[in-house]
Amino acid sequence: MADKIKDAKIIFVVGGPGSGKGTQCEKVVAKYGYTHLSSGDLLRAEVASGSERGKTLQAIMQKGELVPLDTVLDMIKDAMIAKADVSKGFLIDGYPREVKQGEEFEKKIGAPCLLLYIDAKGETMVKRLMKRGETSGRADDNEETIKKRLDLYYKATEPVITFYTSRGIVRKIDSELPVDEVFGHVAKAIDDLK
Ligand SMILES: Nc1nc2c(ncn2[C@@H]2O[C@H](COP(=O)(O)OP(=O)(O)OP(=O)(O)O)[C@@H](O)[C@H]2O)c(=O)[nH]1
Ligand SMILES: Nc1ccn([C@@H]2O[C@H](COP(=O)(O)OP(=O)(O)O)[C@@H](O)[C@H]2O)c(=O)n1
Ligand SMILES: [Mg+2]
Repeated sequence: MADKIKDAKIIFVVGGPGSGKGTQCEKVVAKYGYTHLSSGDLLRAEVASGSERGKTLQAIMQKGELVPLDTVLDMIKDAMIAKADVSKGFLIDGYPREVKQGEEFEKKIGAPCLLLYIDAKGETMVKRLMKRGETSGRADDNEETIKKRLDLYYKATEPVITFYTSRGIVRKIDSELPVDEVFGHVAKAIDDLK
């Protein structure tokens, strides 16, 4: 496994709930052909399958809390293995959520070459999520859960950015701009890898 994905680029995409991680990842896939793995989407797929594990996950996600580290990491790892032969690079969206998640990822899979820090103001994120909630059908796109996700982001996930900043791989992207301008900065960060 470690061998198989040794040469693939690994990019962490980190930012608050509703900051625009998924939106930017979609555009990266279109331009660069990278493999997009959203940890939230993987978890939601497990919930949708109706499995026992999915039921446990649903309760946690509904509350805006973090699911156990091993659960998410195993899902990401399986998804990476499945694509290892064809992938030029991996966008790991919504992970790590806490420093420990990053450390375990590196032990079991490998080191990221870049962390895209998608940055928007708290009030912007809440506004976007309330709007998305009108149509997303996501059980966690409601005012109460959004607030909890945001609190947890500031408490647990921002330290992740500090941690990788000290390693010199963080590119902070202003996500208050229109989507295409934000993407211009994202693309620049990726082009600078080469
Ligand atoms: N104006 C503006 N809206 C954006 C931008 N990026 C995303 N949005 C909107 O904000 C909402 C959230 O964007 P997502 O890409 O789903 O955000 P996310 O970071 O993946 O959010 P989670 O899945 O909750 O982690 C969507 O409804 C987007 O249309 C942006 O750069 N500018
Ligand atoms: N690495 C992860 C990713 C998501 N999750 C859970 O899945 C939910 C949705 O994640 P997401 O990345 O789609 O959305 P945001 O919370 O970033 O808006 C989170 O609120 C957590 O409950 C997690 O526990 N660990
Ligand atoms: Mg998302």
